[in-house]
Amino acid sequence: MSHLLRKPNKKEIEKGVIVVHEVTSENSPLEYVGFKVIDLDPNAKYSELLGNQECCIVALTGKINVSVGDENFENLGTRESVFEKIPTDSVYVSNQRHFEVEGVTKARVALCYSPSERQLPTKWIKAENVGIEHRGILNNKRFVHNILPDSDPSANSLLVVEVFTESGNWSSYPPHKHDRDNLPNESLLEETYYHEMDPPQGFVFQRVYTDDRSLDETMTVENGDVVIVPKGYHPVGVPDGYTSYYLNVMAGPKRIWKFYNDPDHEWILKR
Ligand SMILES: O=C[C@H](O)[C@@H](O)[C@H](O)CC(=O)O
Repeated sequence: MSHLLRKPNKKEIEKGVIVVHEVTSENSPLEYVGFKVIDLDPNAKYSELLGNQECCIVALTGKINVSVGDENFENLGTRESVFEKIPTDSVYVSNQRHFEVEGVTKARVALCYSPSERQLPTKWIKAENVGIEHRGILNNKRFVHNILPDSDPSANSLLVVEVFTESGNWSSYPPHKHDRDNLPNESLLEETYYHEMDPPQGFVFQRVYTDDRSLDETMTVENGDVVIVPKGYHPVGVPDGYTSYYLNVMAGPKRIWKFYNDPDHEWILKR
């Protein structure tokens, strides 16, 4: 199995709190991006004191209460399944802050981390304020919920989006990369993908590769898997009959999303 592919690895860290994924700089090639998925039973609580990291708490499914210091945000979350295809609530938490997430219902929560030195205000990113963006034509159509895009100045380095790709379409396509700190042409952003499939027995193909093919991994990605993208192009293909969801976390030295298309495939955009 590719070293970039992570299958769910459930660990109950206390009653009703299950860590499904944990990607850190210690257990991955990533230096900027960290990522966790946790499942919470009703009334179960997960808490954390952030060091020099910021975190975007995404209510993937179910409802949660979030408290950050003396600020409380209750009944966050808008959907029982990501495939309701509606935006959800998130909370931005800055460095050196303590947060707690409590399950109101059974809930799945994504914790998206990146470096943060300048403490910023805690922010409830309300579902109704999440921008929706339709991209692509022909079999390259997908739509995006911009949870924490680079146009939102609320974070120091963190970028968070979720992407829906329908049956028989491709996304993160034509293949693009953002692995060089070379603005204005390209920015350096590491990335993680948290994937879900509908129906759940489905899979997608994701390739992660570099120009010199020193990295060239093609993965069969299943429901609940995480793919780590330290560098390189990273297209996703969705088989007929299935719908793909993925949550992207990106971060690097500059909080700008400027990607570079693979020249061999850029013609796709000119059809
Ligand atoms: O770099 C960002 C990720 O590849 C996805 O968020 C991608 O941009 C989604 C898409 O537009 O296909």
